[in-house]
Amino acid sequence: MRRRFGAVQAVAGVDLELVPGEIHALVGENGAGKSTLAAIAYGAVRADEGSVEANGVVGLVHQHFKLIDRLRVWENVLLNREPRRGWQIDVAAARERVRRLGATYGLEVDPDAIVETLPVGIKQRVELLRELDREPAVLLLDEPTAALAPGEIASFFATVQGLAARGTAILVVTHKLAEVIAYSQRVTVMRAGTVVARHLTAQTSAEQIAREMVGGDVPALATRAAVTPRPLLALRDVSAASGTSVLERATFEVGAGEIVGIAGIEGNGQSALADALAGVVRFSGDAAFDGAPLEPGDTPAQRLARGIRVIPQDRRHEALILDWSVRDNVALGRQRSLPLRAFGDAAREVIAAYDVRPPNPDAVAGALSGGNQQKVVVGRALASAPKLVVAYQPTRGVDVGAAALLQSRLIEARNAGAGVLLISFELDEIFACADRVLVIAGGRFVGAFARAEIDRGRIGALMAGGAA
Ligand SMILES: Nc1ncnc2c1ncn2[C@@H]1O[C@H](COP(=O)(O)OP(=O)(O)OP(=O)(O)O)[C@@H](O)[C@H]1O
Repeated sequence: MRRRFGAVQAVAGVDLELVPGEIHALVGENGAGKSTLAAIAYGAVRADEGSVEANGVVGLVHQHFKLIDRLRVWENVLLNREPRRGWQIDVAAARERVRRLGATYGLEVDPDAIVETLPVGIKQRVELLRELDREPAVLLLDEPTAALAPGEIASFFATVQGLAARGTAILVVTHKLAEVIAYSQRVTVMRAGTVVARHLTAQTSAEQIAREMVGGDVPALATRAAVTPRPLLALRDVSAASGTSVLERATFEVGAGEIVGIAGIEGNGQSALADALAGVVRFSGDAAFDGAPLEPGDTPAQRLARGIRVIPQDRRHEALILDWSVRDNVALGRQRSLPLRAFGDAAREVIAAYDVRPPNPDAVAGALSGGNQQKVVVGRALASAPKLVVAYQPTRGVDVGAAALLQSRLIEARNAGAGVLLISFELDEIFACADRVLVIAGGRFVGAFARAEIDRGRIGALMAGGAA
């Protein structure tokens, strides 16, 4: 199989065989060609050379959901396949079909719910149900757990294992090597459009796969310099709401020269916190930053001007303008202070420091692979000597090597005297980077741990709503 996009040979001669009843993991660096290969197998992208043979329908659950937010669950699941009575859609039969499908696969969802009101984990069930209604013989899952909480991941894979047990051939594209080891039978490793290794999962390890993906050792994290934090950000009884996310009476500080990790399960007030600091929503309560009050009604531009940089959690909707070039996206937010002729150099610096591929400032951001888009977003935030960095899931969808690079850059920003608020759903990321860990649950801060006192068990229990 081969496919080229302009100068980029995304897939360069790949053979892949999926077996009924087996979960096959496809791993590789950002931009290795995994999503392109899945899209070719599904029929959404045409191969330049090669062919696809399948013993039945092929289903694909996309990395970025393809749901129509304003429609109901049953309308999304059955779109274009609605049961009819004469010309009319038989709504009762449609509801019943979706309910039965959910019960069969352990994916219960209210068929009448409007999709945009649903949390991410449930939206993904809807995506999966839509594919399952077509009774696929082959099911392709592109980074299916990137947005799921730890509990949701286990139940998601229980469903997938059930499908495999019924004889479906399954491909999981993922960056989470622990999931590869726990749930797959076979693993294929891609690099730069080609297959570099194939294994029976039982005969390999996460460390070996990581080395094969990166083509060498995974880089070690930057060393933390001994820094005595100076006061930078202080919140006192700060409350805010953003959409369904609610933060209640947060009181904490972030010093210049420290990384404060916020540990919590998605949906526990993190979005309200990030948006309040970004100036996207107002807050109530008291906040001081860099020797002066932080006004609750500041605009994002005013926060930027004071040295606050945000790495938003959703790169496609909140961080990048997808049909603009990498160069213009890197300049975004600095367009008034940076002369037009300096845009190219600023972009080239980010591309070099963050290993953005392809290394082309004129590339359209939307055509970069997900992980490379994320490098641009993090690179932009750290490029202009920030005082405070609000990093919300900074390595979501990023390969192990690139994740280490981005985490190292955050640590270097801290060493250089920036304050970093690291909001992440990945405890390993928080433990690797943070000087202090605060636990958030139900919109409230429920625990605080110095780096030396980090206790995974207690933090996990607090995140789940347990007592300290
Ligand atoms: N529509 C497109 N136009 C131009 N280039 C593209 C297009 N789709 C993919 N590419 C390029 O093809 C290469 C492979 O991309 P692909 O999305 O398949 O990688 P991936 O392995 O899935 O990466 P990630 O893990 O970051 O999602 C990348 O260099 C990407 O920039």
